Amino acid sequence: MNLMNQLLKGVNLYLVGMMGAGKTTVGRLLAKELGYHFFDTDMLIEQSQKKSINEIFAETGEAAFRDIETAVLAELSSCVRLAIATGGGIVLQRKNWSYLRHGLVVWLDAPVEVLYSRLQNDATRPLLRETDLKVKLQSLLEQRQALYAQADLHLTLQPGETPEQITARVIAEIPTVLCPERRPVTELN
Ligand SMILES: Nc1ncnc2c1ncn2[C@@H]1O[C@H](COP(=O)(O)OP(=O)(O)OP(=O)(O)O)[C@@H](O)[C@H]1O
Ligand SMILES: O=C(O)C1=C[C@@H](O)[C@@H](O)[C@H](O)C1
Ligand SMILES: [Mg+2]
Repeated sequence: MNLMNQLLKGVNLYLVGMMGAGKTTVGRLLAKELGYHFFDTDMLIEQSQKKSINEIFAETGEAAFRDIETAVLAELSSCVRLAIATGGGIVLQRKNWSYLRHGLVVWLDAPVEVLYSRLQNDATRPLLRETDLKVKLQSLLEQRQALYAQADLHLTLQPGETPEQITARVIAEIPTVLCPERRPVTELN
């Protein structure tokens, strides 16, 4: 067992952030690096419902989607040694935080310009079916920023930073939130 695994003790990693931030891409790499299993809440929802996220939104609405998302998160949280890419809206439900808090929450914070360039030709995200994609992304980020900021780790992504570099940065920053001696004294009791 390497040092990082000894430190993590099987604690799950939850990646949060806006659509297109790279949660799925980086989550897979993190799992590989740490010898963890990778799961993606969006993919599990699609598999369990046998429908695409677009179909779930269209047929049952966003509220029903959010309930399924919470149920999937609850199941995952009962396991260990997982790297989990969450849906962009997972932070919206207060209840979800009781599950996210079982693990370490990492916010991948990419600039709106970067999100825009990645998502402009993507039709799989129902909340982005707006005429002005950049304005929609900006407004979603403004609504959610304070919630994403509740993460244990905040990574401000640089344009051009590769998934491998981001993964290495997440791993390098894990000790800053897991080692008691690195936490401010006020948090120790
Ligand atoms: N660091 C990166 N550099 C370049 N392209 C990236 C990077 N990270 C992700 N991508 C690309 O951006 C797109 C979106 O990435 P990804 O699906 O991982 O985002 P996500 O955060 O999981 O989005 P969602 O919340 O919608 O599931 C993909 O096409 C992916 O290949
Ligand atoms: O940001 C959001 O609210 C969403 C992000 C995606 O990952 C999916 O979970 C779905 O399209 C909703
Ligand atoms: Mg994803």
